[in-house]
Amino acid sequence: ALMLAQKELGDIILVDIPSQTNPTKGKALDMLEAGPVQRFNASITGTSSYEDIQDADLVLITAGMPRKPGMSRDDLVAVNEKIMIEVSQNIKTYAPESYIIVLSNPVDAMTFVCFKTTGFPKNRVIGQSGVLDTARFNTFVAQELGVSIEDISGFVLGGHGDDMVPLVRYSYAGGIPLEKILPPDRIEAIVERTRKGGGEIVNLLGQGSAYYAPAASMVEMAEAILKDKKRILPSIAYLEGEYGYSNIYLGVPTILGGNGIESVIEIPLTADEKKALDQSVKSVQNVMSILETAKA
Ligand SMILES: NC(=O)c1ccc[n+]([C@@H]2O[C@H](COP(=O)([O-])OP(=O)(O)OC[C@H]3O[C@@H](n4cnc5c(N)ncnc54)[C@H](O)[C@@H]3O)[C@@H](O)[C@H]2O)c1
Ligand SMILES: O=C(O)C[C@H](O)C(=O)O
Repeated sequence: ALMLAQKELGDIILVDIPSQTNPTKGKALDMLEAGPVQRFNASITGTSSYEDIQDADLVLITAGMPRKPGMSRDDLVAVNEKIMIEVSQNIKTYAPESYIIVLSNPVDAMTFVCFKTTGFPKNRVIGQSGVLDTARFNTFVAQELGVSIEDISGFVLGGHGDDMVPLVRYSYAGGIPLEKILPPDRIEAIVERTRKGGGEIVNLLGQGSAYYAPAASMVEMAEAILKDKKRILPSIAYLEGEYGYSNIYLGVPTILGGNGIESVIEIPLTADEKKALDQSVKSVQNVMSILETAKA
């Protein structure tokens, strides 16, 4: 929320479940009071009443349990599906024309739950994983090469799990294919670290999960939509035949603009890349098979 306000992307309403004290209102007020110092103009309010989101343009869903060290994101499916259904029903009631970006884990499955529960068109229900996973990949490549992150452009495809598919063949440093400037063993180490990047932070924190980089990733997607930027960004999108998959939400390159996901970009994959993507799809489908929403 603070990052959104700093960029003056709109007026912001934080919604959380009620509690005896008022931490949501407190956080909102604290952020608002940073405005005069940092010179941003944005209204920021906290509430536990969904009526207050009436006719919101964009809703970012971060409600739900984070994992603890030793857990997989998929272990959160049952508890977070219930939360996602409740949140989605309220969005459907109070902000029926909104665009939605889902963050809650396991995010591919939770985006599917939100899509089914709201009944919104697929271009308006979007999940976040690839911007974050790519940011992690880019961080590690820049560190390895000792160069600016500004010149690194990685590419991550697939589900937001440990078998996500960082596509080395489509990754560059200053326009130079990564494979030309890093030895295979260093690239493999970066791919592995990216796949486990969420878990690395969960273990370091001991409680809760990554925070700043996921927020920055949501804000980049929000900005693309609100300003109709037509960015090429990875999103979790509903697939209907693209890449050979259907009835699934999966991380793929998309064009994000004023109409949400305006299109899914299909790129050619080698047999090995497709095999890796198939594996990632299988993992997402395994989680989806547990969903009450998928059974209904
Ligand atoms: N997709 C990603 O890349 C990514 C990145 C980071 C975190 N996450 C996920 O986002 C979720 C939130 O993570 P966090 O670190 O902010 O957790 P957190 O515990 O700090 O915050 C979760 C919030 O959800 C609220 N909540 C619980 N039940 C609710 C309900 N029924 N309605 C509305 N709000 C409710 C809680 O009160 C709490 O404020 C987790 O599932 C986490 O795994 C995903
Ligand atoms: O790893 C997690 O549990 C949180 C999030 O999905 C992340 O990648 O940081």
